[in-house]
Amino acid sequence: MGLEFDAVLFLSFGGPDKPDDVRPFLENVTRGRGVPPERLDEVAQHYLHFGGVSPINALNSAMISSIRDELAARGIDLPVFFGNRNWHPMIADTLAQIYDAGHRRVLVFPTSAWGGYSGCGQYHEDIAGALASLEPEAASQMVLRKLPQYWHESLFVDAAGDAVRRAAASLSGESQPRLVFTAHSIPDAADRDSGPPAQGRLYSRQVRAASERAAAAAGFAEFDQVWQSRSGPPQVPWLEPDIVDHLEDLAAQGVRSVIVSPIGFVSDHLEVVWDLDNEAREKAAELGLEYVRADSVGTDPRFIEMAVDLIEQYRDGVVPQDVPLGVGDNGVYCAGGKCCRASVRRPRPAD
Ligand SMILES: CC1=C(CCC(=O)O)c2cc3nc(cc4[nH]c(cc5[nH]c(cc1n2)c(C)c5CCC(=O)O)c(CCC(=O)O)c4C)C(CCC(=O)O)=C3C
Ligand SMILES: [Fe+2]
Repeated sequence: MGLEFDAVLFLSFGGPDKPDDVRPFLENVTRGRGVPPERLDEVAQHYLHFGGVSPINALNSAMISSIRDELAARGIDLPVFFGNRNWHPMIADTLAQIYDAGHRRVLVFPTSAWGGYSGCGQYHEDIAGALASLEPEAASQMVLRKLPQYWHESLFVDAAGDAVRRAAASLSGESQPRLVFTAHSIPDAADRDSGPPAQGRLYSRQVRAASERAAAAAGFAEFDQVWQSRSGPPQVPWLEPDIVDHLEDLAAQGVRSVIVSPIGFVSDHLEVVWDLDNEAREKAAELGLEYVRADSVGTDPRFIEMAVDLIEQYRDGVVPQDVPLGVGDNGVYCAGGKCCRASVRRPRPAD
């Protein structure tokens, strides 16, 4: 077998910890991405509204501590390290620590369930970039294996479905609620190019499929799929409809009550608490809609169980013959290097 993994890297997006972090964080996120400065000013205000502190870091720390507990409960002796793409602890610094601690075989758990450039390809790039920051002699000793996309895992969709059920139970019951699932919008071209060549639209297909299963788990025969947090210049098409526009449509159709599930996100980070708990909630109030937001899956013990199942399954270095999407070593993109590359190319250290 040979390839026993000896450490775990929990890899996430990152977010600011204080007001002075907000601008440099946003610059890291959008470097080379063609996001207009007005959009950055607007998003900076969302962070400053919460004192310049994103909830994402505390949420990730809580998930990591639960993952450590679950590993210990299963008698699995693997240290869990924390690194991010866009803010401290930065993945390159964490990888240097991992190396110095003597680990050479690292399983990487990403906080995105999905394919697509932002949800998968870019995490591969983060790994490649961090390796390129080590001395070549050190880098050549490392194997960083990214774990698979997990949007279809039963523990994931059941956790999402259960959150919908809890949200539904909190409604007045005066009218039949409409169930709406939301995920991060991406440029339409990025969705078209996501997944193995000739398949395409992997991201939106995965999101819909997961929503369908979560809806069924919650006992709903129907749901609407919408998108949120669009950025980029207005003339560039992104996935639609937007959650806020959709609420207007629903009100116009005579709907009185809405359940919104942020299935696209693992935890209640800033895009959830701002776009859904502020913007969408306000719009709903203005329209006279009863509105409830379902929890994200990160607080559900089943999500932790799923993460640790994956770690346990991949720990001995054996990969299923049909390599699942999302799995790749040292930043090689999925599907033999063909999957989920950026539709707006930016230089990566490995090129
Ligand atoms: C698919 C997807 C996920 C889900 C998968 C995953 O979780 O990885 C995700 C997660 C997140 N997105 C986040 C924040 C931001 N995303 C931005 C920008 C963008 N996201 C995109 C896509 C996604 N994003 C895209 C196509 C852009 C345009 C720029 C580009 O093409 O790259 C911007 C820049 C400003 C703006 O344009 O809004 C910010 C601040 C946070 C952290 C929130 C916190 O701090 O709590 C998280 C978890
Ligand atoms: Fe984002």
